[in-house]
Amino acid sequence: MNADAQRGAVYGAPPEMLEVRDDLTPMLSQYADLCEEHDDAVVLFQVGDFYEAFCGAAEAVARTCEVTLTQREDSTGTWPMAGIPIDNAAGYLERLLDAGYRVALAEQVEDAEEASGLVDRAVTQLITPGTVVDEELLDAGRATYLGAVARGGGNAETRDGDADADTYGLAVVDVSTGECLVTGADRALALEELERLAPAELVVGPDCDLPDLSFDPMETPFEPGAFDVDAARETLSAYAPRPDAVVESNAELRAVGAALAYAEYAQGDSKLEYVTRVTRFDPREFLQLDATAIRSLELFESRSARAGSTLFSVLDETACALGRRRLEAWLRRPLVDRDEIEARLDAVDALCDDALARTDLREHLSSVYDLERLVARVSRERADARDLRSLKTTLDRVPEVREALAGTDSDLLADLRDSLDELEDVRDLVGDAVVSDPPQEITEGGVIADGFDAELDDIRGTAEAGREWVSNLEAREQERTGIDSLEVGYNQVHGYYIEVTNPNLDRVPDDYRRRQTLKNSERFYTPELKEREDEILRASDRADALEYDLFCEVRADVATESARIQAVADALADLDVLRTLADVAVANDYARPEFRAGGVGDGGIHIDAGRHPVVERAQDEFVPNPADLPRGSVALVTGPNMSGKSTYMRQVALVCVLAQVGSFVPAESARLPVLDRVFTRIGASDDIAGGQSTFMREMSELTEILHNATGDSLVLLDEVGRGTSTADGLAIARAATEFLHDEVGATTLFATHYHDLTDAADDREGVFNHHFTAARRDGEVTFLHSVADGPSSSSYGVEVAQLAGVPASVVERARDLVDETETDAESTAVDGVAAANGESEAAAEDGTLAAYVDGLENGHRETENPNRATATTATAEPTPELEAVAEALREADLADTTPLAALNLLSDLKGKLE
Ligand SMILES: Nc1ncnc2c1ncn2[C@@H]1O[C@H](COP(=O)(O)OP(=O)(O)OP(=O)(O)O)[C@@H](O)[C@H]1O
Repeated sequence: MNADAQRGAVYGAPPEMLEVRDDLTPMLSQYADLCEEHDDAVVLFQVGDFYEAFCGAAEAVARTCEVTLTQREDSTGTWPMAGIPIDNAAGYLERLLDAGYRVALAEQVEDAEEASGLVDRAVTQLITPGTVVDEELLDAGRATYLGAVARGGGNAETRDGDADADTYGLAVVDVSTGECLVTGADRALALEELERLAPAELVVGPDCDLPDLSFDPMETPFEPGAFDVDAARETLSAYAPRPDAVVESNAELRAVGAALAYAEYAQGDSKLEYVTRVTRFDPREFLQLDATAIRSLELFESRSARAGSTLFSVLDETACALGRRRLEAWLRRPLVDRDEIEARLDAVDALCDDALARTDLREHLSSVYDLERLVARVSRERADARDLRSLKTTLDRVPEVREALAGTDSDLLADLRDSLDELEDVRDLVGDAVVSDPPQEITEGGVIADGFDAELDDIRGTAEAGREWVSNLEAREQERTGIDSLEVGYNQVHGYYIEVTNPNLDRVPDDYRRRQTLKNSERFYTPELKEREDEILRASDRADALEYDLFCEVRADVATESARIQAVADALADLDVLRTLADVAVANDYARPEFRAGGVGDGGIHIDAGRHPVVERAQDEFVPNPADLPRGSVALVTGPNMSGKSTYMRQVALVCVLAQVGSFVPAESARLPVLDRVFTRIGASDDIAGGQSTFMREMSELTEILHNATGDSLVLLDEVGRGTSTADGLAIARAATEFLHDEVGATTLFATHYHDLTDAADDREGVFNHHFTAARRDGEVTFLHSVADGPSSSSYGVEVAQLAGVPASVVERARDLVDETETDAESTAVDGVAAANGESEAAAEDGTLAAYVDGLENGHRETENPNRATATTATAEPTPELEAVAEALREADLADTTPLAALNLLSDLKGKLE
């Protein structure tokens, strides 16, 4: 919430008004009352064509919306005032929302002309980030959720009240479409789900203690009573006849009850008729992708130089808003049920094979309106005549969509086709009732078609006859008076008149009554003309009123079919996504992934010639790479900077995610297991807001993974341990690798610059090395971007620095330093390893990695005095044994020697000396 609002400077009745409350004008007094009643929002108060705010709120509105701050003066004082025009309020409202304000629209609920005295006003709508319904304020491609989080426990007739005290419930409502979801889990999982659904606004129940979230919802204080189990059950019962059958815990009941109660409050305390279904789901029914994974895999937001390119943007070939929102939902929640995945894949496959069906579907779906939001508007009595025609236009497409699917061969497509109710009754009703091109206003007539209502036709007939009589009047009067220039006309102020120019005034008959004098003529009426005019006006007024009533009736009739229309919207959304996935698969040469019960063979991930779906689109050439990861294996990926490690790891994960969405994948072929979760710990993510150091953040993400990964999970680790000293980092990386392999059994890809880590492959069968290659020619590096077996031998860091444009002198110096370090390392390795030998052995006995690394470190420390080493070697007489040792050392390729091999070598050498 906005800080000003929190300080109370903007919300609530202005204190300066309250001081003179009894003297305020009736209108300002009404304003102050409404502000008091709605002290959680900026009250925008309709005065004619404007929404006005006063005092502190006026200053906030003027500043935020960049409108002029004016003043209203009356006997009680001078009040700061700022207004926004009602006709284009959307843009201003958006600014207020963006600035963190909540807005209450206090509208005139009485016709100003009919009001005796002060016009009655009431707050008709609360506009907050999670409850907006205005098309202009909504993102067509994203669901806008209002969320509620609650904790279990408390009273319950059907459950043990305390048993679920640690369960968290989470519910979201999309007030613009009527979608309502509820779920429950332990705290960690519920929070993860909250991050995944990322509601724009959140009401939080008592006793819930939420950590900092990775997104930024508006947190709204709401009556704690709404979270009460009985109150929540009462609220839910209006939407589900057996509320306890919908939810599985008190926490869920509390959450969904409070979410619906708040949504009702925001919509002027009325039931949301268009919430026809409350859907409960278990987070474990979907592939779990937490906020970190969604972010680092760049599903929806790009964090790299390829600005704007995300998996969603690559896939988004949807033809309508329904499809766009559904695609997003599918990507956020890939499936884990193999049959469901296969059903989607079958459907995509069938559409891939049927180009004609795809083209037809795209064409028909592109003229489909946003049915979900339309229905919600119909239900909220906000739909105008054009909305109803849009509904009809959309329903007109339904038979064509069914037709396009007729030849396709897939169970899911057949089911969707069957669920496409053509809704002929609704279509005919709207078609018969509403003219094909109605005006925007529904109160000024011209909306209802002829022939729909006999009474209306009758009234219209009367008005028409009157108009006809008037239109013949001119000729009749010309003949009667002999004045050829006589004209009959009409204007808004005076109504019908007969106009006679001044020279002919002497021929005007006696029954003409003067109506208006102009410069060159006089205007008259006759009693009969007046009578006809009244008749026409009465008929038109009656017709307008009747039309409005008829329109409201039709709209209400349509609203009763909300659930059927929503079912059609649902099917159209699925079809648009399946069609999109097929289009993308064909256009980008994707292949159908294979799943087999329990995985294929070893149950691992096997991808031939896989590609990164986003990177491949951003550049001219992309080198495909295979992945062969048996279930539970750990692949250590080494290679120079920029060689493609991160891209590779992400592409493996994206292939798996896409496959579980039901999409084809960017690869020649893929045989995959059904994963339960994808974890990512990629890059050093900053968490300045969370107040954690980079390393701390990295470690908490690692903890999360080590605790929660299972044998069915895919884990991506990139550079774990980089945020601390090399020795600690390496130790942590190695220990984590061993734990993932030995204890968790998660399939893991671990990109690292710690070349020493690659030794982990030596003593564990399921750990193996991959590396990315680069070619070095004349000091220049070319990345081949292709993965190969085994560890990498060089890091090419200096060359990458050169590529990045680091000044030549710095590059040169760095190269010298590397050479020096390598030479030192070689000599130190000889002495140091000998010195450390005893301790390393002790470490090996101790069996811990940390002890091993400590041993090595101590070895290095003891050899820090170069003089001692030099002195020892300088005074030694070369004996044949020493010669042999020296020769063996000279031949040893240290760059390609693992610690184990080095120990073996040492032991050999020691043997020789002894
Ligand atoms: N398979 C590929 N084919 C073609 N280009 C690729 C491929 N993989 C990566 N690239 C290109 O190389 C760039 C660097 O890749 P990436 O970030 O994956 O390297 P990295 O090895 O993870 O680097 P670092 O160790 O510095 O994080 C990418 O932005 C992309 O443009």
